[in-house]
Amino acid sequence: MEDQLIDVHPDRVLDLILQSLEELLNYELAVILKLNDSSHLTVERAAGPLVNDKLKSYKIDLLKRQDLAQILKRNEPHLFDEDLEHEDTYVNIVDLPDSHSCLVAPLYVKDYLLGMLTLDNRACGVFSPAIVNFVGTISKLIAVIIAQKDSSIALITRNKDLIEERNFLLRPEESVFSDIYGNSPEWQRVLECIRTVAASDLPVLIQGETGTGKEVVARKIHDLSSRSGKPFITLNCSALNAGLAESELFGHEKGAFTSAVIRRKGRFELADGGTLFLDEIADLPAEIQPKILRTLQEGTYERVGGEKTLHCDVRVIAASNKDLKEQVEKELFREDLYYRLGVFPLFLPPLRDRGEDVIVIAEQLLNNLRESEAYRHHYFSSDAIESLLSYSWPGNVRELQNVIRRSALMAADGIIRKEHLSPGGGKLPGPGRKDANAKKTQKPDMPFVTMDEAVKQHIEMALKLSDGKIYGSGGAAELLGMKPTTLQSRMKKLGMM
Ligand SMILES: Nc1ncnc2c1ncn2[C@@H]1O[C@H](COP(=O)(O)OP(=O)(O)OP(=O)(O)O)[C@@H](O)[C@H]1O
Repeated sequence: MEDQLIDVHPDRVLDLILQSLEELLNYELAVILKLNDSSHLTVERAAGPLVNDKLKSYKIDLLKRQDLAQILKRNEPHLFDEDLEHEDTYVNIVDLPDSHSCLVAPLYVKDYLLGMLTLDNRACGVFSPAIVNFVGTISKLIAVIIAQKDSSIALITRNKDLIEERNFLLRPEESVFSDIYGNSPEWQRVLECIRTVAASDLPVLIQGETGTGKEVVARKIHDLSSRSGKPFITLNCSALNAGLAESELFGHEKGAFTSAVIRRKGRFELADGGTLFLDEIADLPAEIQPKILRTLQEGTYERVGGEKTLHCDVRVIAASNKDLKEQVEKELFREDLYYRLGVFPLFLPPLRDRGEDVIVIAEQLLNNLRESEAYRHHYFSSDAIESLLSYSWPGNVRELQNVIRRSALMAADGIIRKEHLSPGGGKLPGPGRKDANAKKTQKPDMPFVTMDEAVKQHIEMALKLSDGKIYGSGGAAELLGMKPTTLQSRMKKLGMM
């Protein structure tokens, strides 16, 4: 059916029209040319004894053929005067004598120029002025068929895209979400939102505590969207000053600043056609916020040190572990940008509110480790399960991942017990256990330290344990279950750097 529409139907009709014209008008060469952009004509169909192979790939540049461009502007057929010298349409392509019969008709549908019909005969006086009107009528018919062919090709392409999109969205559920674990109703709601928003092109604002899976969810939205074949580019907005943020986002021209020795593309340019994930958006320097707003609204930007306005087609997904609304109320974040980014807000629940998901995820993570021979028969003891359930998981899934990897390593006999869940033995690391008394108000018998002070002390402890190392295995970030960049920005805020 598709082949019939593209290859047979409209082209066949065009060929039939040219055949009938040959009988009526006695041409030796009839060519239908199509306007492909505003200035180039290419051969669509050709008929008659003078047709040759060179014609098939013949292209006319109207900027160089102003004589033809003028004729096409007039929207009426033009019969060349054989006695007047003119440049032939097919010069060096078809062997035609200097004086011959030549008729050109523009192909218009309403005010849109779609192409041109040419009729030639090596003899003079073959086309009488009387047939010019007739050719004018026929050329209207040819133009309509060309327009129909274009729209049926567009329709078929769109149809193919829709079928591919539908098949992609209807992939079996397990394969779509097989790498993000959790069965709780809270998590199922998140998956439902991912499915819904992936089908649109709306900006998404993902909020949730550190390690709840904001980046994984952003990637999933991209993978399930129609942009999945295009890049997914990330930028962590924390620990970036205004200058660096601008250059990272929009790129810079060579020489824009001292270290700009070459031109560099920014994240918006790299993400063109795809998705840009802006992590820790709350930390985006205030000076850059209006620039991002403009790019989101208009799809345009300039490289640092550049004057040319560039265009981009980028879906932005932003994430924050701070309450962005609260940042707006404190005037730390622009309200207009907040509304622009948060068209579709998505809140990720902390692990402690996801019930038995802790166990589902822990089992799944251990199952992944079982692929290696060393862990093939590892399992959790019942006191370990209890411990996992009662802990409050401030570092969420990332912290759980680290705990499982560490405890599997420590459980030499394959049984992961409660004491393996922390490197020091006994309790799980980090603040807070989730037990029945946790909510009871107790009067402190010592002066209470502020939250910032407690966090600072906790980071100091991690730095001590890791010999001051932040990045990599055994580093403070790993111990705390945070990304190193997040830890650094937190330390900066607490005046520790
Ligand atoms: N539901 C989940 N299933 C499996 N793995 C998960 C899930 N959620 C998070 N993870 C894993 O936990 C780790 C942390 O996830 P991610 O980086 O997406 O969190 P985040 O919320 O962006 O963290 P941050 O706020 O620190 O940037 C990653 O290794 C990720 O693969």
